[in-house]
Amino acid sequence: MTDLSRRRLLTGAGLAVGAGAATGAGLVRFVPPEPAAAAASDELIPFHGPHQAGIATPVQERLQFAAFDLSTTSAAEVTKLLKLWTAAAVRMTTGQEVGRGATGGATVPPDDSGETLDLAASRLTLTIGFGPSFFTRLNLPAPMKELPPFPGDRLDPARSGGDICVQACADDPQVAVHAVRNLTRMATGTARIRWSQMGFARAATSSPHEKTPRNQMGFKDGTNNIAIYDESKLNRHVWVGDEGPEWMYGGSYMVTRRIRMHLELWDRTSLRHQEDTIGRHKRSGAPYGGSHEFDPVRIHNLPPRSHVRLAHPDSNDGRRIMRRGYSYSDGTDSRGRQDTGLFFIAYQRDPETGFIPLQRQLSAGDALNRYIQHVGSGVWACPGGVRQGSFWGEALFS
Ligand SMILES: C=CC1=C(C)c2cc3[nH]c(cc4nc(cc5[nH]c(cc1n2)c(C)c5CCC(=O)O)C(CCC(=O)O)=C4C)c(C)c3C=C
Ligand SMILES: [Fe+2]
Repeated sequence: MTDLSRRRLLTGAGLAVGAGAATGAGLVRFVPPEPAAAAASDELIPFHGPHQAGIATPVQERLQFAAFDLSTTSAAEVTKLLKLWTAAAVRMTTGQEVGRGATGGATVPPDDSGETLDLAASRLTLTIGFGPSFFTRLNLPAPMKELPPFPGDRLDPARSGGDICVQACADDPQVAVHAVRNLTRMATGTARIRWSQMGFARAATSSPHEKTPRNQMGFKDGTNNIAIYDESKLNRHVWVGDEGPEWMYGGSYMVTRRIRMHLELWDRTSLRHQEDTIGRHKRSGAPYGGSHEFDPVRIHNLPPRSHVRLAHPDSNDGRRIMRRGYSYSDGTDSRGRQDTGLFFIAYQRDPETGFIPLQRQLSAGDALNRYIQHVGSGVWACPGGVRQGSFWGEALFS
């Protein structure tokens, strides 16, 4: 039973029970989902390949992100953990239970915590990255530096940095949370969570054919992004090439920023001011000077300090990053203000030519700065993809 995938459970016995459920007078009859709908939520995104899944693969609805600190300086122990994690990731991304499953033996704690037993894989992807402190701790040459400070940053160390990160994305939040929870359990004694972040309403699209979601300021976010099928832009701006190190070939550098929005202030500003701040129209998403969302951005039509003008490649020597962030909403603070914003995630070939110069320009002049504050930060080396039979980061240790 433990080897039965959740996919098979869903399309087999689970549905049969639902379909046969009789109803009494006055009760609404339970209608099982259409097979097509079940199949859609049952879609898998392959874990193995030349690049890690979760970067240039379709963007799911939900995020669970976690940063871990190692409690060891032993490369052998870390390798052991990465092997265990990879095996678990292969199972979870194909809708299977971890290890011997959620009901593997009555006298021991189950290997799998069990909360996804009747759920589909929901396009789960798991993406791993190593922070600069990972290399220091293990005495390995680091491929990148810490991010520099930027004007206006108010970074909370408890929401920043970490040795290893895991980005779990899925269409069902329970699937993403389950994945991180079970990886965390397996890490006991080798690594522990430093901070984590849940996200919803992806601020990115995979292709221009998808409807662009809106961020918490009400604007479509993710319009002008690198599309997952645009191989030439991916190779130029996202994937690490021969410049090395070798274990990063086909990998990418991830930058994460927890960006809080001062929504109470934003919500008191006029529509005109909001649109001037972004440089696009709120309802249509069209850039100033255009009438449709995907009309080209002509930077000279946009207010000089507008966010899109300053972030556009034409204002940045052609530089591009691939954005894959999510909204977050973590309740209210002690003064009753919303703790809401954007968990910004960007992938790039090199942070020194991607996020860093872009953020320098934005932090110096962006009209949006009045309404946002960067409160958490991380930079992560995400190794190339995992081959069948290999494990996350194997090339780094071999
Ligand atoms: C350093 C990079 C960026 C940060 C940090 C950032 C924060 C941030 N962005 C929005 C809202 C929008 N951003 C939009 C476009 C956009 N943003 C960046 C970079 C950063 N954003 C880029 C490279 C672009 C694309 C510019 C272009 O080429 O046209 C948009 C417009 C829609 C879109 O294209 O996605 C919005 C809206 C917020 C609210 C925010 C911090 C909270
Ligand atoms: Fe932006």
